[in-house]
Amino acid sequence: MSAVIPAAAKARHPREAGAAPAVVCLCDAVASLGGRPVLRGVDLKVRPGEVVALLGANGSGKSTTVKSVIGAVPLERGGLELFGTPFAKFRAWHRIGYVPQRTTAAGGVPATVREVVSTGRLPQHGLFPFRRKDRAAVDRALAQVGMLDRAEDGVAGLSGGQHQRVLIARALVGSPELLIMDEPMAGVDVTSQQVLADTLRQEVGRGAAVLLVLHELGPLEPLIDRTVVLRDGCVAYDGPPIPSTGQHALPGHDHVHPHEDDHLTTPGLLA
Ligand SMILES: Nc1ncnc2c1ncn2[C@@H]1O[C@H](COP(=O)(O)OP(=O)(O)OP(=O)(O)O)[C@@H](O)[C@H]1O
Repeated sequence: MSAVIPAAAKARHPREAGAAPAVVCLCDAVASLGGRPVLRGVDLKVRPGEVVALLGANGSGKSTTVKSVIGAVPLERGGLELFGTPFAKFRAWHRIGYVPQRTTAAGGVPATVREVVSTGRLPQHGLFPFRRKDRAAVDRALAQVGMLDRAEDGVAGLSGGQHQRVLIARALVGSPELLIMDEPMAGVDVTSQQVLADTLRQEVGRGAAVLLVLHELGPLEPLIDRTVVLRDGCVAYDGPPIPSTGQHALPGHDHVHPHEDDHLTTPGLLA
């Protein structure tokens, strides 16, 4: 059983290109990790209000792509613009919320749920003391993910799904215009999946753009505008969501089979 989002929930369309600059414009991105090429010319665009799912087999470069978007992996070649600003000049990090891929190490942090979520307000208030509106934003984000009643608990005592909700609340607390989530559904139970799906629907409803790393579209499928499939550090597909893509992107499945061929960017990569 999994969370379900009614198709009617998505009563809006991504704004047309040209009305506003893309929130993410990654062009011909090349990056290496540990001396090995990982991204080999990735193009990725996310427009205002658009929900884009980044799919692909294990090791295809999905996490590296989103890390390059937030500047955590430097590009050796290619261009990156965020909200129309070249990366080197971009300072408006409060416009972006990022949920990293889950790690077990994060559970050992000796901090309360509220403290972790509060760090998401840092770009708003900097080194100044927390104001009432900052505290209200933290409460709102915690309520949104159903964790307000756990605010004073230590994160070390949370389950994996609860921990994920806290990381999502931290990303939401600044009301970002772009939400980037790396495998938010991984290892998450049905209840937390439903919370995540509902939360995402609310964020999309208020106009946020979303870039999701996923292994399958699953319950988020009704929200997705476009899928980009990576294979070996290259874009193998960029186009409308393909219902069966999720199965093909599962771990161990090292190739994809889009069933429409009019959006292929590199047809030779597809079996
Ligand atoms: N810190 C690192 N040092 C060296 N190589 C790395 C590092 N991080 C990732 N890689 C390698 O880069 C490649 C792409 O990794 P990445 O995590 O981007 O893939 P992914 O598509 O997100 O995979 P998954 O679905 O398993 O999360 C893999 O071959 C991986 O082994």
